[in-house]
Amino acid sequence: MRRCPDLSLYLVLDPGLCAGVGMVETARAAVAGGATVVQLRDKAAGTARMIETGRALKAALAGTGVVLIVNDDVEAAVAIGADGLHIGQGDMAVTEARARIGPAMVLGLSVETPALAAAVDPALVDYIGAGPVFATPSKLDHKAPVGFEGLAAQVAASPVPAVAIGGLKAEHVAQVLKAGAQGVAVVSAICGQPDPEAAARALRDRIDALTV
Ligand SMILES: Cc1ncc(COP(=O)(O)OP(=O)(O)O)c(N)n1
Ligand SMILES: Cc1nc(C(=O)O)sc1CCOP(=O)(O)O
Ligand SMILES: [Mg+2]
Repeated sequence: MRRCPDLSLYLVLDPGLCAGVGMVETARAAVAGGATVVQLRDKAAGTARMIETGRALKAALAGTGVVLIVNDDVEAAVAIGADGLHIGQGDMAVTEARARIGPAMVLGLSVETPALAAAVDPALVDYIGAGPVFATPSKLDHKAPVGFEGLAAQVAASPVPAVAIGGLKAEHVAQVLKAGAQGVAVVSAICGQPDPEAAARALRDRIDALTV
């Protein structure tokens, strides 16, 4: 049976922002600081490079309990033996994604409106990435920002748990959780920070103060 992972602190890796430290070391640091999910997102990589990086990430995360999700590339996700795949509305049909990854892997789907959230099939999809809450330079083609009210509407409409994304920093954790999301997904709040472990811990501490 599939299970939704602990979405509370969801790191989305960006190779450009992680350039100084590297994606694997950034993931290690984020996990030490309390990340619960790591997503490999490299929009410029082909499948071979995704597999190479994904295998290194899988080795780094082994034994930590932290879940490895692969963005977009279903072939890489399966080859890596990742815990899951994340797709957006334009990437591929959820029916096809589920058929390709099988029943055991986690499937995440991006939604940008309450109507898209309401249309999610919980038999196929395990969680939604809800947003974007704010505009962000980390995804140049993001949809219109929805703010915390829009986030709450997406969460309320969804039959599966949500992780919020888009311009989120530690000071936004309380409003994200108040909107009903199970966690925060971040790129630049961790990737490229001078101390990624401390950056992750700052998020973790706010989450724990509100949920533990
Ligand atoms: C957790 C999470 N939420 C949303 C996204 C965005 O996915 P998508 O809309 O497919 O855009 P790209 O990331 O592929 O550019 C995500 N990756 N993760
Ligand atoms: C990968 C991604 N997806 C988004 C969406 O709205 O679906 S926003 C985004 C990037 C989020 O980066 P940061 O935490 O640096 O703002
Ligand atoms: Mg995508």
